[in-house]
Amino acid sequence: MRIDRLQLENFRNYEGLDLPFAPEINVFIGENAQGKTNIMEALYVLSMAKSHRTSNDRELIRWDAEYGKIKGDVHRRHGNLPLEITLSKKGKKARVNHLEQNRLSNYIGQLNVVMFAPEDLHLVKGSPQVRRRFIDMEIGQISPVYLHNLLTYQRLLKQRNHILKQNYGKSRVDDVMFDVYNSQFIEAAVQIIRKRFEFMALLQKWAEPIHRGISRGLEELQIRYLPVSGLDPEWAPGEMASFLEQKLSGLQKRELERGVTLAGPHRDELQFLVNGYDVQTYGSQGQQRTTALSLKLAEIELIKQEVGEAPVLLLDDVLSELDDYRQTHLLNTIQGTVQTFVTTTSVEGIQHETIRQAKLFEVSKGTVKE
Ligand SMILES: Nc1ncnc2c1ncn2[C@@H]1O[C@H](COP(=O)(O)OP(=O)(O)OP(=O)(O)O)[C@@H](O)[C@H]1O
Repeated sequence: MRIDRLQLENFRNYEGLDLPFAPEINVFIGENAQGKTNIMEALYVLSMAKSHRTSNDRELIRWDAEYGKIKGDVHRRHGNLPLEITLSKKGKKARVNHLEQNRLSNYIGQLNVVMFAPEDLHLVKGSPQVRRRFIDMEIGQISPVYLHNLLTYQRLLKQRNHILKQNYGKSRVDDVMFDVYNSQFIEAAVQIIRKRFEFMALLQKWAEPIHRGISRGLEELQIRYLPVSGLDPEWAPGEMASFLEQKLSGLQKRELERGVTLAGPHRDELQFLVNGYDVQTYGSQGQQRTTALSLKLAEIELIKQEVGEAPVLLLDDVLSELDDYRQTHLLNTIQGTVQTFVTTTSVEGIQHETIRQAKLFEVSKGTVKE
């Protein structure tokens, strides 16, 4: 798939913008704080209906404007697909083929993007929250059902926590609604955990040979998904549910002391092992970078496989962060097969022929010149 054209209205520092893109590589060059990342963010929002760097949609609307709009002409194998996101103080609207979608989970997945930004280099070393967000965003774009389950889970988690707080100081929860929420919570949790196991196994399948290639055959990458400890991926849904129920019942006293739910997918972890050692603890900076790069390249392959078309790749300020060897590996992999958007302050540090053949855009103070 590819994006042929992007139009922005009152998005971040763009009052108006209309850009035709090349089907292969598009490079945005400019000084700091001119609006390069804002374009990548607009492409990301067009795909995921939310930003990769803020959960507050209002920040996306140009200062002093009432609303902001992103329109994209997306080309998929079966034809053209106009997408549109409108952001306003009242909320956001998403349109596919000019038709408003009543659920965002129906919108997400029309355009698949893989974003690689400097913060992804912290995927290995950063907080568990960063890794959970990674899992959710990536599964979400290929599975609307997962997104739907995730929203249900988050709502039930809030309700469950609310009751725990109301019963603070007691030894058992004294509220009939708690049992209702609790069993729905467990059901949603099991669905999420099962999908995460399935996705991580696929990601591992793609990432392992890619990582071996980037490390010149020296490193073997393993990805481990760690849900509630003791839970076995081979169990049937019913077994997982009884296990979680027991676990939560054992934790209830502590949950009541703290007013929060202490087990479930909101506390899951991901672990990366290189040659059997935890990269987070023992990996060098280079190994952590290679791991992050392998994961991103694996995502491209996984989406190709699951969706049947290559996603669009967004490389925000990240090429110059990679050494020549990793740059070349990345650019060789995508060459001619994946439409790619790159931002950089200068093309000097980028060695590859692919970049030299790209369509170049100069970004300065919220204007873009081809
Ligand atoms: N809602 C908004 N309305 C108007 N301007 C905004 C808004 N949000 C951010 N900006 C402006 O956008 C600019 C930042 O743009 P962006 O993050 O795209 O920078 P960049 O070109 O990627 O720079 P860097 O190379 O430093 O990452 C800043 O000047 C900021 O003031």
